[in-house]
Amino acid sequence: MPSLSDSYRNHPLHIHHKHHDLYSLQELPESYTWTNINDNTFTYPSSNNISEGSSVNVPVIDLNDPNASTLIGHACKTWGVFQVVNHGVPLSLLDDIEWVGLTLFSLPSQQKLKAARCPNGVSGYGLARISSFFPKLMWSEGFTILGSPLEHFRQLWPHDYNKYCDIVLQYDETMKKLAEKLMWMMLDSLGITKEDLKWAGSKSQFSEACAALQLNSYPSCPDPNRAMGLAPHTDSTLFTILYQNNISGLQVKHDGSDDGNGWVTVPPLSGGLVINVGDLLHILSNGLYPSAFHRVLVNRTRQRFSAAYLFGPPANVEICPHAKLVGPSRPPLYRPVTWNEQFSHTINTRLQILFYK
Ligand SMILES: C=C1C[C@]23C[C@@]1(O)CC[C@H]2[C@@]12CCC[C@@](C)(C(=O)O1)[C@H]2[C@@H]3C(=O)O
Ligand SMILES: O=C(O)CCC(=O)C(=O)O
Ligand SMILES: [Fe+2]
Repeated sequence: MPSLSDSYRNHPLHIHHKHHDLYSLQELPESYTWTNINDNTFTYPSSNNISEGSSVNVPVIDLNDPNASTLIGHACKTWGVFQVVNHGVPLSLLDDIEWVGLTLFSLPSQQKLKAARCPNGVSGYGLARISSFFPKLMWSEGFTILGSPLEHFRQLWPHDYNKYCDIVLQYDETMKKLAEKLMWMMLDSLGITKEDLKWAGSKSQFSEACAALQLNSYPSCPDPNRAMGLAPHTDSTLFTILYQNNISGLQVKHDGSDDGNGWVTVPPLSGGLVINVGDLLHILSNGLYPSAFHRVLVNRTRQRFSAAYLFGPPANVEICPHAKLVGPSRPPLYRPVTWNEQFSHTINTRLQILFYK
């Protein structure tokens, strides 16, 4: 059965550039300068974590609310993104994963490069996978974990890799449980039941589901108005569960935004987790739940950190508009696609899902 890793073997990422230590640069190199950033398609979050003053806010949903499923459905339909509180993930675990990430990214470059992702691999240290679709580099570094982080962590911390591995494994396990709960709430809000979704498995526990953990670091930047932390994109997932530290920077495109350019900041919420609808849920819902088009901006003084749990179906299962959401007045808008295919698509092709359907 082909896996996510097999897919990358077929779609290697070749980016030839000099590795820069972003933490020591005093000036923005040309290769990181996004020239048209100052037109009115961009705004910048303040470095002090204050909300951007938009009158439209990303919904915040209490998972203990008896109406949570309906509220989630509404948020998915109107935003494609929402935050959850009372999600049951211990705050200490969020602190722990942040500690792993910050410790990892603060290692010397040479050490980090020992765990570099290979061109046809998924796991390891390096640039975001989407980098190859953009002419300029992003002001961030990432570490992707698919399966066990053991081999890479052994390279990074030869003597005490175990304590870092344990935290990652516990984080994965906890996120998987939350993902399963959210998945059923989202499907419930679409009128889809456990019996309606074959690939979820006989116990409907998503035992075959795939997930990757992406740790992201956005160092403080000498010229934030001309840099891009993570370029606008959608996630290829069913959905993503994102922990962000208390530094703002994440923005989502939203029609109702009143800042003149369509971007709304997703403000860090103590103990909150951000849920982004991904392309596969967009397809499965036959366009009812749009995937969140998002980006990350950076700031001059503070390092930002995030951990994205990217949740999807088994990599080679075909996802198509669900039969219950298709009818004479609502034809299927998308052809069947596997997760493997979807994340191999170029950003422009992915955007067709959003804008050119
Ligand atoms: C499972 C995956 C989704 C992802 C590609 C990956 O293999 C692991 C990294 C993920 C990530 C995180 C940052 C943004 C993103 C677009 C990227 O470049 O790498 C996503 C990918 C995705 O959603 O397709
Ligand atoms: O850092 C963030 O807030 C967003 C990260 C992200 O979009 C991703 O990892 O896919
Ligand atoms: Fe993303």
